[in-house]
Amino acid sequence: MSLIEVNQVRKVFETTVRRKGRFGTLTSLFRPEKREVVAVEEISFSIEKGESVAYLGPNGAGKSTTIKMLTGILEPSGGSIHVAGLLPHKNRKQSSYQIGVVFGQRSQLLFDLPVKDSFDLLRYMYSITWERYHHNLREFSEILEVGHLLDRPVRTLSLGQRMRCEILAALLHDPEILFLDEPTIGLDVVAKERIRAFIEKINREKGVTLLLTTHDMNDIERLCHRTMIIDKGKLIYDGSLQYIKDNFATERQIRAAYLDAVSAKAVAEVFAHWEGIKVHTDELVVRITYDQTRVDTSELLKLLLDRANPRDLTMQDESVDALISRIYREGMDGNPKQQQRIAKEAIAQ
Ligand SMILES: Nc1ncnc2c1ncn2[C@@H]1O[C@H](COP(=O)(O)OP(=O)(O)OP(=O)(O)O)[C@@H](O)[C@H]1O
Repeated sequence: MSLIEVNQVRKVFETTVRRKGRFGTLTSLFRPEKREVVAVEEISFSIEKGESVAYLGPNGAGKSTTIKMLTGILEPSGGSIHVAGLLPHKNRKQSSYQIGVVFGQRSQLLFDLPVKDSFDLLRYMYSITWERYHHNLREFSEILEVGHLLDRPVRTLSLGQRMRCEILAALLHDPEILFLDEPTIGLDVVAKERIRAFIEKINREKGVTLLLTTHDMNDIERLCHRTMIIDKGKLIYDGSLQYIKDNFATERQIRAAYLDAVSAKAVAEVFAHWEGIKVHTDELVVRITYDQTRVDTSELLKLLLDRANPRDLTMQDESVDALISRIYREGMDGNPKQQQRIAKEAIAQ
């Protein structure tokens, strides 16, 4: 059995709809109208020990709901979940020993007390031996550089400092699995990088299995070898980010800079009416954006160089950010030519 096994899992929330108007409010009070929200719809996947997996999806796709079910906070409406051989919602206490959880937008630290007090409380809750506790605290606080923060009340910490303490708190009891829900949200570039480096280290050196949700593509590129995409409660992709890049990144941009505006204009005119090509000129710079599946790069370059010699020439493929946003908008059929291959790969992996 895999470390995490999710089989045909659904989660349906029942919400109450408020009717409009004065009478509506009264009627809602006595005869509430119920509506079902399907947050997760029959998803299945398994994760092996030591994997680091990104769980992506647009807002409201069902990521947090999935994590809450995996951690036992929510009970699935259907299907089955096994985490480290346990049913999380039925064996919440037992399974909490195997997992650590970091919610970027919520804290497990006691706000008015010194950081160390929350760690002491966790030691007690998880029955961590003093030896192990001191060892982990020393090791993690050194790498995360939080030693000087331990006596400070949590409410006085910056977001970056607090997140480092949150991650330490989640790992004190040596969990096998770490769930991270937006661990770098709101952090500056340096703080993000510090957290990424630490997460990468515990995955590589301690073999902690990672499942993380994020809207930051740098998190995934740096940390995850596997990407799952959920949309409207359904798993639409399970495979590598590289595969998506190789098969979906159809857009490419050539930026050519010229010594004079006349040359730039002349080059722009060549491509102005080409189908599948967008041209943008900014005085000395021409940006040509095109679909690689429809336009031959070498032909395009030949024409471009024939017209005028650029001072500088760069080529850039669609960024991962732009690519994933496109998949959120258009689904996995954004590139019809590849659609069948992608689906096959997603199923086979
Ligand atoms: N307790 C709840 N009661 C009713 N509906 C809920 C509840 N929790 C989540 N939902 C709904 O379930 C769907 C999935 O929500 P979820 O929070 O899992 O999305 P998400 O992918 O984590 O989004 P985000 O990126 O914005 O955090 C949404 O439509 C949300 O409104």
